[in-house]
Amino acid sequence: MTPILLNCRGAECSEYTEQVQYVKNPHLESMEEDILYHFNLGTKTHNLPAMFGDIKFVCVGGSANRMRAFAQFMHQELGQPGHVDDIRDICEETDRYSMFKVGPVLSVSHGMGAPSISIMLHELIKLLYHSRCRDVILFRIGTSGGIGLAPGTVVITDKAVDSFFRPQFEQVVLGKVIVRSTELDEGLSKELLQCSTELPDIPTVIANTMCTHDFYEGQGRLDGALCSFSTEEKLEYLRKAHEAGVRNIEMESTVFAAMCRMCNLKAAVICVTLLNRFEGDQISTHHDVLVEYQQRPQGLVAHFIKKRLGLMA
Ligand SMILES: O=P(O)(O)O[C@H]1O[C@H](CO)[C@@H](O)[C@H]1O
Ligand SMILES: O=c1cc[nH]c(=O)[nH]1
Repeated sequence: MTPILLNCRGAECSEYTEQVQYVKNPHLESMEEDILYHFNLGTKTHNLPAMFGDIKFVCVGGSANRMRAFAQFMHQELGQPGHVDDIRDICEETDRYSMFKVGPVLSVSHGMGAPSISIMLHELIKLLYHSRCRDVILFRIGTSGGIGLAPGTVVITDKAVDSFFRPQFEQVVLGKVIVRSTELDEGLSKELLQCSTELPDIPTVIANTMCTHDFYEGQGRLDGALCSFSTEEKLEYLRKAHEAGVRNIEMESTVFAAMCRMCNLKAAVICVTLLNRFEGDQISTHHDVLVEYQQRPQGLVAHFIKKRLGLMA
């Protein structure tokens, strides 16, 4: 293991200790420079330990605007100095992802689907490694389609499963399929569930989350440009998913869980359901209600972070 700095706050640290390795790539050590291309950051152009060394919580979600709003919310919740409007997008030079830092919290967008979040996570995990961060917890805060749940219910993922209800993520590497476990941290999920009981109006469950590679046919929707199955076949599939303990469907949880697990990062997936898929496919709920639903995972994670930082009365 590479020695890293104790009490990391950038390059000024002087004590060394063994660190849990966040990266698993022997080639990295021999690289003179590492360019995190999609973030427009690099080890030669930026002092990453000084910029990010104090990060303890990373929250990721699909949309750039949601992750900006989350950063602004955390700014208020943590009583940070300065004005919320001054929180700038660290990746503003590129429009691939957005990144906002508020004290020990990093908020990053990942786009939609496994390839998009996977690229972001490679660079994010290297960012944490180059910044010499320690004891970091990652959260995916997102939206999903519910299976047999009232819309607005927050699902903390127990197992992230694929479209065959298997707790695994398959990646093709050099023409071969590599299978990785998607097991998440049980203690962290339980701690989040406990947090939900301390907040009003956040109906929350722990259940399995199905991750698909498509929003339409891949999630059994009848309303895409293509549809190759009947209403009865759709409902049969959703019933099977329900029997397998699945209560929501989204598009990033398996690769998120697999990569965090491989890289020794504690992680949780917290997604609100926007609709009950037994009742329909279209998301027709009023925009204001959807905005309030999306804030529920944010409120839960903010509460968790404040508790961990000892900021609760
Ligand atoms: O709410 P976010 O984080 O964007 O995630 C969900 O929403 C998108 C589909 O609308 C997919 O990326 C799905 O995983
Ligand atoms: O039904 C839904 C809603 C949000 N995100 C999804 O992936 N599916």
